[in-house]
Amino acid sequence: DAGVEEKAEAWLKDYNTKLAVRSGIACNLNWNYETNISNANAKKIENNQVEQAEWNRKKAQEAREWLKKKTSKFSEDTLRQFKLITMDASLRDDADVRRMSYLLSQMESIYDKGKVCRPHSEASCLPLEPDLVNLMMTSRDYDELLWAWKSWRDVTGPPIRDLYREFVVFQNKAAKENGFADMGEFWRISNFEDKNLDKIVDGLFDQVKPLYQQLHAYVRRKLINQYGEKYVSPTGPIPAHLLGNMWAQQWDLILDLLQPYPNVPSVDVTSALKKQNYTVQKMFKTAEAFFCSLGMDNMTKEFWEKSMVVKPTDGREVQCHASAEDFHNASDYRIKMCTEIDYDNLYVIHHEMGHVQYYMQYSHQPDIYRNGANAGFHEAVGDTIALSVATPEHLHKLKLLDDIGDDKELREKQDLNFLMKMALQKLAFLPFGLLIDKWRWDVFRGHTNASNYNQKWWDLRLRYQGIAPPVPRSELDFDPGAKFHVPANVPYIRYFVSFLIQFQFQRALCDAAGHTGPIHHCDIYQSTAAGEKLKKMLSLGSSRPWPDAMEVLTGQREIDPSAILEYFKPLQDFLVKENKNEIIGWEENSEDLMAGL
Ligand SMILES: CC(=O)N[C@@H](CC(=O)O)C(=O)NC[C@H](CC1(C(=O)N[C@@H](Cc2ccc(O)cc2)C(=O)O)CCCC1)C(=O)O
Ligand SMILES: [Zn+2]
Repeated sequence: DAGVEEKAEAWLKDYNTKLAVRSGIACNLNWNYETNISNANAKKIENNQVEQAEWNRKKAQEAREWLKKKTSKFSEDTLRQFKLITMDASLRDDADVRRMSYLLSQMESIYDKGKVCRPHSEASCLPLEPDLVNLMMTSRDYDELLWAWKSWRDVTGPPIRDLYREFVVFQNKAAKENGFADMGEFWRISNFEDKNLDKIVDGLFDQVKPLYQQLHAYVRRKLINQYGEKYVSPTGPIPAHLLGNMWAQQWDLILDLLQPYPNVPSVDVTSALKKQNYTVQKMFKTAEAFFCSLGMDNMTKEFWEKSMVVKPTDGREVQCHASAEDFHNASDYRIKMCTEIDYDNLYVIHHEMGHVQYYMQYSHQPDIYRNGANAGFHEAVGDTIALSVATPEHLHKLKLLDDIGDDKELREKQDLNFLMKMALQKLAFLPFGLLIDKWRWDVFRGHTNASNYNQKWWDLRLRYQGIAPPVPRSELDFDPGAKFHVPANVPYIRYFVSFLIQFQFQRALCDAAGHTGPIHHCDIYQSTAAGEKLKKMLSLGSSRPWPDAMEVLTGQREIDPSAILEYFKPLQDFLVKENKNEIIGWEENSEDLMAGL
């Protein structure tokens, strides 16, 4: 009948207006909890979630009704908005909403407040950030590293394990009440519009696996040099606590043990930051200046007023795990992080500010479209910019690195040191970025359950990462609980996707910036041409299926690992030569993996 399209558009306009207000309310309550962890603040979230769940379900049902009508009259855009609104997995019963909310806040609180105390001295109890993070990065003492690694898992594993088991029941109930097979399927559909994403990511990893195994063999050899064959087998997996990171997810923080040419002056930004008295504010302003040089936006007044960028000293318990928040009102954007003055934090600031740039670029969209084209896109924005910032060329522009001179021999060596640093951050991460949700998808499917949570976790850690626990593990432990995203219930495959597409994005932006030569030397700083191309893609939000957004930026319609492989080609040649006498790969079926190394 006449006007059905107009009525649909009016309904959507009203929906989006209300969704923006409701998103802002939810974000404020989350912010208040994360910056002042208390039961009272958790309760406020719980109460709001009860009301929000009911509204979500009602709107999803109305959207399904609209889609049953003669949709031939509806525009593509109207149909897409209704489709996205039906992607909801809210629980039906208030008591279930409350219980699931309680379980989540309890798990987060245990993780965020987690501290480990040195034996016989309750005084020095170390929180994860910055103390345990710094210990894992700086200690070269096998036993001290083991103490920190095991203690953190003792503090976060057993206490979270049973909460998580019950939490999963509610997660799957929520998915099934809304017609999804399980929560894993809902995550794949709502974050990537593709329930078969698990097949796609396996194929993508297969393309980068040979290069990862070369890096693994090289690192294993260097760790044998450092710790001896007593601790590190030349044919087996690497002990999980020796890689400079509490989860062995990135290995760049032990670069001093790993770089190809150690006595060539390397890219040590942290000491330069400290020598030049960088403040937290100056680190944020430096990141903002890069985005502005591309023609992107300044941070807003409210950003500077309301962000939490240092760990409070007034006794409040806060969630130090960095995050960016969009308050859905086109002016209030915030970053929360317990910033330290070092290179890794400078990188994180760019990552978080990348989220804020995306929020700002799509702020004109109807609220249902204020998301990344897919969840991996949102994670790739800041990282892509950081690929330019990390180059020796750019660090030299920032006066954070001395001039690298024009001695050809020296430049080659420094180039390999730089590529090794990037590989330890980006290549090393890929199997880890893949395995967290492979484990969780199987938990949601019921293939992994409370009787084998840890066995399945370490099977995946061995199979994909080639690392193993240094001490015996059992099902009384719950090692997935030691990684933020599991107790916080934040999906993770987005980072695996991001670590591939950010090189695709960088290749396209470098092309737009007129860069010639290898892309690992490309710095798009001050290229408004690159900025325009990036903004064009970002401004779409999730208004188009992600292949359309990928095409706008790169001309391609799929995730293409050739970009990361091209970036690291010089390093791959180096690694193959270095590894000529090494066994590539590791024993898969090490007898009883849980017995520890
Ligand atoms: C309201 C809300 O939830 N906002 C989202 C953003 C949004 O969705 O709008 C958000 O702020 N999420 C927090 C999360 C924080 C970090 C993270 O968790 N990183 C992963 C993976 C990784 C590891 C190394 C690396 O170089 C890059 C990524 C990890 O640390 O394992 C910690 C430091 C970096 C990013 C983030 O920013 O993604
Ligand atoms: Zn992120």
